[in-house]
Amino acid sequence: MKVTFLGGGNMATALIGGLLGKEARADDIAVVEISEAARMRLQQRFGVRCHATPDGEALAGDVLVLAVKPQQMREVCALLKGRVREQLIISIAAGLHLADISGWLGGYRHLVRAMPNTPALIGAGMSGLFALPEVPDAGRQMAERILQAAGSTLWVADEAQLDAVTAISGSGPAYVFLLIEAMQAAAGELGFTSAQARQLALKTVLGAAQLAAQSGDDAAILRERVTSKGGTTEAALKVMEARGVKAGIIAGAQAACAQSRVLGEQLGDRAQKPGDPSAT
Ligand SMILES: NC(=O)C1=CN([C@@H]2O[C@H](COP(=O)(O)OP(=O)(O)OC[C@H]3O[C@@H](n4cnc5c(N)ncnc54)[C@H](O)[C@@H]3O)[C@@H](O)[C@H]2O)C=CC1
Ligand SMILES: O=C(O)[C@@H]1CCC=N1
Repeated sequence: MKVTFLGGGNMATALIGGLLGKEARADDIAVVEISEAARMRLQQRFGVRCHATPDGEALAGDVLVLAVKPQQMREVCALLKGRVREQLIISIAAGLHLADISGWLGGYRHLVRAMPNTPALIGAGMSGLFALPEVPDAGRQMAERILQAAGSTLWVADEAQLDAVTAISGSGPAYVFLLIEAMQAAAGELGFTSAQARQLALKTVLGAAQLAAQSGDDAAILRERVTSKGGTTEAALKVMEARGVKAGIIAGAQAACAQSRVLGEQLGDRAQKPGDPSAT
């Protein structure tokens, strides 16, 4: 399977990392990337072919992955319009509706919207997927293979659910990195060196996530097992509750979901007034 990425930034890098050695070799992957520095980085890191513009060779792949920022998508679709025939196109952009992307591509309908996350780089990603009804089974399977090379997948029946996937697993690694940052900072305050703080925080997060994944019990039960009456964890959780840590995470995820919807509305054609000269 030949895969071309349009945009070779953070998320494309993570997906390429997942694909290599599983579904694809370096010469099966091409990247169209306007930044020379990014092209150099990708060539050196993965040995993939990089193009400055979407020339015919770059677009010859079986699958095109649109991996530019949502604000850059309309421009990239204009470059592809009329030049894609049978390929599967996967957009990984937050918020953007397939109806808009299809319109920008001149009515092209072999479209899948995916929401991956950066742990894809090590094959530990989590992706939500949605396909337009016109996508044949073979296309869905190709999308599944690409995202499964990067980790786990979840197909949703309604495209709008991808805004919620974005809020949980798309942005979610940042919430976990924030937790790691905070635990390292706390360890530093308690007298550990940064190397010790990193080991204590990372191994704890990793171990707790593995235990939660392998145990049949809910996270709440696992949390209770750590929390002895009158003990240290109870003291910590009381302070965290008073500071609204859990409520803050829930409200944050809701804000991420709302922002995904805002991006889709603001950048999509539905937001444009009739007669807007930038409308296509
Ligand atoms: N970073 C993340 O954790 C996730 C990002 N996404 C989505 O992935 C997409 C990309 O995000 P990032 O990789 O974080 O952004 P990024 O800014 O790191 O990468 C975008 C790349 O596209 C390039 N680019 C811009 N215009 C171009 C054009 N006309 N032709 C070719 N290349 C062009 C830029 O030079 C840049 O390297 C976004 O739509 C985002 O919503 C989805 C899931 C997670
Ligand atoms: O922050 C963003 O908009 C992108 C989408 C999910 C993760 N990063």
